Amino acid sequence: MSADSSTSQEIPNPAVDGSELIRFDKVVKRYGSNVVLDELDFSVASGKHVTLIGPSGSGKTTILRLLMTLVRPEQGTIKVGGNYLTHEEKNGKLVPAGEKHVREVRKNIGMVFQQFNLFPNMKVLRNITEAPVNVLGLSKDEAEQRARELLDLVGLGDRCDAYPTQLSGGQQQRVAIARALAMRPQVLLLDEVTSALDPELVAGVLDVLRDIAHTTDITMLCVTHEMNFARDISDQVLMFDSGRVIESGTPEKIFTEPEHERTREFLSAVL
Ligand SMILES: Nc1ncnc2c1ncn2[C@@H]1O[C@H](COP(=O)(O)OP(=O)(O)OP(=O)(O)O)[C@@H](O)[C@H]1O
Repeated sequence: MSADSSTSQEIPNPAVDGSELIRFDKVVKRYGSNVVLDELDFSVASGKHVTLIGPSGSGKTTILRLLMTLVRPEQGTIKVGGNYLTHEEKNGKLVPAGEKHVREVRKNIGMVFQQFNLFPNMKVLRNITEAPVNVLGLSKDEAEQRARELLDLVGLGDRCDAYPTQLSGGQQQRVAIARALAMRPQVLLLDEVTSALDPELVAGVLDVLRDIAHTTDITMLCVTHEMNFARDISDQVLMFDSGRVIESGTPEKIFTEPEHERTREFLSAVL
C-alpha cells in the first residue's frame, strides 16, 4: 500500500450509516503488480445517484465489476444492502463468500454494460423475462407483464417480438436497461452505457436514464464520460484518480468549483 493511503478516508462522503446501500471498506484490487484500488473506502446512500468520473485507467469500471462479482478483491470488504458481498458470516467468523451467498446478495444489483450484452437468439421480451423467471421464480405471465411495462418505459413497447440484431444500438441499450430493471434491483450500475453508440443514438438512451433517475427511487452508481448527463442526474460526483476518491461533492461543486488540481485538469480536458 502507498504510505498516504489514509487520504482517501478524509474525503467527505454524504452517505450516512444506516441509509447506505453500498459500502467498500479498505478494498484492494491488483492485477499483478498494478494496484488498481488501494484500500478504497467509499459508500453510496440508498436512493442516491452517484457518478464516478476520472481519467482512463483510474479504476472506475473495476468498482462496478467488483460489485457484479466479475472480479474479487485481494483485501477489504464490500457490503450491499447491509450484507457482505465478499464474505459471509459462519460460526461468528467472516469467511470468503460462497457462490450461493454471492448469488443472493447480487440479486439486489442490476448492471447495464457498454456492449448491451443481450442474448442474440432470444426475442426482446424473452431477453427481459429470462432472469425474473429463472432467478426470481416469477411466473411467465407475471414476468411478461413486468417486461411490457418496462418496454413502455424505455419507449420500445412495440418491439417485444424483435430480435436484438433487428434493433439499433440505442434501442438494444434501452432493452438492456429494461432487462436490468426487471429484476427490481436496489441499485443500478451503469458502465459507460453510451460509449459504444453512434452519436445520434446517445441522447435517446440518456433521456431514458434521466427519466428513471428522476421518477424512481432506485439507487444508481454510474461511470460515464458524459459530463452533462452526470451533472443532470447525480446527487454526488466522485472524482477518481489512481484508484482513490480524490474529491467528492455535488455536481455544482465538482463542475463549477473543483478544489483539487487533478479534478480541474481532468475537467478542462473533457468539458
Ligand atoms: N482483466 C484485467 N487484467 C489486467 N489489468 C486490468 C484488467 N481490467 C482492468 N485492468 C487494469 O486496471 C486499471 C483500471 O481499469 P478500469 O477499467 O477500472 O479503469 P477505468 O477508470 O474504468 O478506465 P476507462 O475510463 O478507460 O474505462 C487499468 O490500469 C487497467 O489496465
